[in-house]
Amino acid sequence: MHKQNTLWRWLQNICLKPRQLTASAVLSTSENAARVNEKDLPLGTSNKTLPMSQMPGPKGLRKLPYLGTVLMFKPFSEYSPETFGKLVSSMHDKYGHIFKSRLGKDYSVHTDSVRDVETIFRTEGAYPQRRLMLLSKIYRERNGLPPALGTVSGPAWQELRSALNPLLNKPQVCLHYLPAQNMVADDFVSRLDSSALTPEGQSDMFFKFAAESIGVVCFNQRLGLLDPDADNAQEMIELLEAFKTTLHCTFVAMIGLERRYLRTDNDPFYRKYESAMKLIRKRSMHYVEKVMVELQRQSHQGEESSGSSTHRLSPDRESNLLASMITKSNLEIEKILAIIDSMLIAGTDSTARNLAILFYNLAINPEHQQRAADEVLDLLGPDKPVTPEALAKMNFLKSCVKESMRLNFPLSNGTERILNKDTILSGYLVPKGNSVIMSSSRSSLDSSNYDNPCQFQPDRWLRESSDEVSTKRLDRFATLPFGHGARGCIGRRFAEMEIYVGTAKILQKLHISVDPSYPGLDPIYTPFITPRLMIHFIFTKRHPPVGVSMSRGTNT
Ligand code: HEM
Repeated sequence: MHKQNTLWRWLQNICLKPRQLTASAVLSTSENAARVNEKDLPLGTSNKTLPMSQMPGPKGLRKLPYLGTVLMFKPFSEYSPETFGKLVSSMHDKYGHIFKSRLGKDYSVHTDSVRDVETIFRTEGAYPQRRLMLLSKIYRERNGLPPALGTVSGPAWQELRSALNPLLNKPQVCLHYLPAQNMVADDFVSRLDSSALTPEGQSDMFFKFAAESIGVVCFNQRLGLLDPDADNAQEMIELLEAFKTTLHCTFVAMIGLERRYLRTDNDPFYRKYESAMKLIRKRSMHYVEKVMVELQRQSHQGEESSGSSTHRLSPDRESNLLASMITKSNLEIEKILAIIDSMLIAGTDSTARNLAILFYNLAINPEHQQRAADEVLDLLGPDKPVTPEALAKMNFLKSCVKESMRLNFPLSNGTERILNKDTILSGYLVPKGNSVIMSSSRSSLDSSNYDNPCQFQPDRWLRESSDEVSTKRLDRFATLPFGHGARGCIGRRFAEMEIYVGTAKILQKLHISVDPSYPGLDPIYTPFITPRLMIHFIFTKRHPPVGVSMSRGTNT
């Protein structure tokens, strides 16, 4: 009887229409989150501010927790989790700049308003929050491991992040890896310069390039993923498979398609994820131990030669991320391994996918490809490595990278924040604790933000030529492929460097085109942008034009 009453109350609660409220009564009412006190109302609240209960969104059964989410997807609609971005965009078409929909138990607010995005980031506070990666969190708890960046919020997140920020945000740390990145990129070029590769083989090569590149950063040594004859080739194939498994499981869990792992560690899906994570950990431990032994050896040598017991890193070691984490941060080894896990997993698929999409955009825009290649050849000639000085001058190439991520946004929607305070978004009062997903993939293609938004126009990012292609002032909040603020992508500098060096090295040697029968990207998201059909690139030798000299632009 008690159960029936509870169920009845629950149904009434969910099915009854929200009370129609006057604008002023609204201000003390919230839907689905903490109560709002008038004295705590955010700045800008007025009689016109509406409560979240009046925010448009799906109605009827589609409003219900869990069921509402299921009904958004196939077979009840034409959309699948991989085309979530298209679903959200169609809902914006129907409901406007802001709407709410069920994502699991709770509501999610979606906004494509650039001003809302700015408001969210300006008010996110010291501990910005996203939804946590539950699968990874549970794995870590079950194995007694400390949290990773994606599995914690608040002070525990800040402890990890603030140990890493000074190490990763120093330009010299990035540049420390430039020689190694050149070597990785050279191997990438030789592997792609082979007509024998199928589209699957090419896609695999992008993945290996990204994993090797971030591996070099994490362990300060080559892993051998691009070397088919390496002694450890089998080990590396297994490691790569483990990366792919963890990424796939993370995506599947993120969209809620698997839930049994929450209850039992005997679930086959969970076991698959756990054994992949354990393999990555075993390999990471192996590399970390090697660095620790080397540091100890250096430390003994230092003591012997100077007679002092103070351990100091050589200038080279100062920029070595792993050595710095071990010797300079106060992090225990388990926390360092947790950071490495996050970097390896977050930094592989993301870079691989976006690099392939950039190559595609350069292939179908040959005049821009030629201009980028001319810039590279002008700075490096046909053989030289990318130097810090050359990198600083590759403005057109950098614009191509920005433009590619604007035109084909890396994520299906954009960054998410769980609001840390009551916030007014597009005239609605959204209470603290609600999730807001920013529809950056949509604002990136909005003609009120960009002229000719569906065209690949790298010039819009160059100060010198932007006036010719754009009448609009570029708004930094209109496209944020790496998120923003204190919780923005920590690997951004590395990702960009890998993409610049990988692309420069390819353009130096090869011309990129796409098989004429390729139907086009029609992207899906898993969770990063993925072409529906693997791209079939055709790489041919590039013959550098004689005496080309480029006028170089400056990035906006
Ligand atoms: C093109 C490549 C990449 C893209 C588009 C990308 C994008 C993103 C985005 C949108 C976020 C969320 C930001 C926010 O909430 O404001 C993020 C977070 C993160 N990214 Fe990246 N990322 C890329 C490459 C990398 C690389 C190479 C690494 C390796 C270091 C990395 C490590 C991380 C980590 C650890 C986080 C979580 C940060 C935190 O919660 O504090 N990413 N990335």
